[in-house]
Amino acid sequence: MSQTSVLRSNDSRELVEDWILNLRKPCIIRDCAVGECLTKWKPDYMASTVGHKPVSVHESSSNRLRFLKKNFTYVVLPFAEFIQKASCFSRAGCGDCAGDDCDRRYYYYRAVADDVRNTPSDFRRDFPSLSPDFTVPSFLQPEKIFSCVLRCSSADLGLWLHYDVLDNVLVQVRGRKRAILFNPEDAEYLYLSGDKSLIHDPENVDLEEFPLFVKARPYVYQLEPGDVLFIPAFWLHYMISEDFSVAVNIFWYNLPRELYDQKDTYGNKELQPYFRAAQGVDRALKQLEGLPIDIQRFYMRMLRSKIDKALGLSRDRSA
Ligand SMILES: O=C(O)CCC(=O)C(=O)O
Ligand SMILES: [Fe+2]
Repeated sequence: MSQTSVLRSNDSRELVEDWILNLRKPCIIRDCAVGECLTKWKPDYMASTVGHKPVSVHESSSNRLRFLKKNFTYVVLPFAEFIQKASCFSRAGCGDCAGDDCDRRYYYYRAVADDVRNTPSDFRRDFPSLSPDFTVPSFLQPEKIFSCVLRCSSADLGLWLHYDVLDNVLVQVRGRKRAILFNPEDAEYLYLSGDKSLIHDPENVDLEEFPLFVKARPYVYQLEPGDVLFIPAFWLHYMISEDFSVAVNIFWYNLPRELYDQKDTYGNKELQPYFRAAQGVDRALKQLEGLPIDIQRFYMRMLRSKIDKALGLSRDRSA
């Protein structure tokens, strides 16, 4: 298990910026001023402040959510009812529930804008009654922010292993969370299908099905309320809410804006240069189609060695 790194908000701004801009490794930043949300955002307060605004949430009988082989459904609930359901059998929950109303289901909410097809999420706009309680960490540049996403989860719920293409800080507001991260250099051991992994739960992996996983090096971060986790773009992450959990994550552009997919409102569509490169690969393979299969495969290996060379992984056996 790799070591974790902790910075303090009273460390110099230069140190935090150096970490994010140059070192580009995950870290926890403690003691950031993030506002009164840390004391105010208890389930009852959130439910009564937001009220019955309808929200679309993930509901599952499993406590390890899977996206690729879906084991959840989307249900629309009034926000107050969702908070009651998500918190009522948690260790840090509302305490109002005698247990009889619990339907023993797990809930996860990732806020999206009303116009989700065109607009990234910003809870400061969509939940105006909660907005004054939250302060964006001071080391972030407001003009680079892409989205500011409210996330709430039942206790003991794992969210699928995936990556996003933007830099991210996750502000853990309520409850404890375990974050398991992997360096993108380990992607070849993580059985990706697009931005998500086929591995259901990186803490319980079937090594017969996923033998390369043994080579992947997890970085484990134990988050407490108030902790801010920097997740660099493309680092894979699996998140387990240990208690009823509320977080806000802030995605921002760390590269020039024109490199991103302009229609992406989630922060997980591949960068434009990759999109064009992948089309080029498809075209290249099509060019070979007129040849006998053994010669096609010969040339495919030649093409692969070009990429290996660019990666610094020479297959040159002449030595
Ligand atoms: O902590 C969570 O609920 C999920 C966080 C996440 O995937 C993100 O911030 O990108
Ligand atoms: Fe994410």
